[in-house]
Amino acid sequence: LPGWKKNNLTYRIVNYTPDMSKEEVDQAIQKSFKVWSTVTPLIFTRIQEGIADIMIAFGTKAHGHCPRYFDGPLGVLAHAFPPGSGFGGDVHFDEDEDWTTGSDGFNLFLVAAHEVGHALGLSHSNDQRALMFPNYAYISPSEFPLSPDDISGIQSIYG
Ligand SMILES: CC(C)C[C@H](C(=O)NO)C(=O)N[C@@H](CC(N)=O)C(=O)NCc1cccc(N)c1
Ligand SMILES: [Zn+2]
Repeated sequence: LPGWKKNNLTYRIVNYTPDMSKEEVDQAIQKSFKVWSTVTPLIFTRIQEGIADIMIAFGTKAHGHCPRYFDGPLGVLAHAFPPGSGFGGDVHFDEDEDWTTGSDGFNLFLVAAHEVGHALGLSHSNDQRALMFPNYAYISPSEFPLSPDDISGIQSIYG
């Protein structure tokens, strides 16, 4: 599985959803990176302008110059590109979803943690307990979202 060739990665939150406060979005995104940095040598640094390795944005249907389109409410919630230049590593959230800090709508932290897994090089898992399982399942924010499958997957790329 190809991964980033460096351990220091930058991210930038390019725009925000109106569903949550700016602080709540910042917190959810920061927490989603922390999930992966606790089990790898990766270090994530937020930048406020310019081009980051991982550009994070909200959009609907055809968004920016992204080659993949969103589909309105439900269905596809978000997508992320595997490590690389240009769109590589970027994470897009479908603004036609209801983004929340709780168990209603879709929990931004949980979806972001899944998408960051893709942005680091992970594909979907067929282990139902895995964060990288294709379908969203709410878990309480006090629970650590990674399963052994997720951890062995990420450590096979960033040992
Ligand atoms: C073919 C892909 C572009 C589908 C897309 C996805 O997997 N993005 O990473 C997606 O939004 N899948 C939905 C599938 C669905 N509507 O249930 C999903 O929940 N993915 C995000 C997610 C979030 C948290 C946990 C898990 N396991 C999955
Ligand atoms: Zn996915």
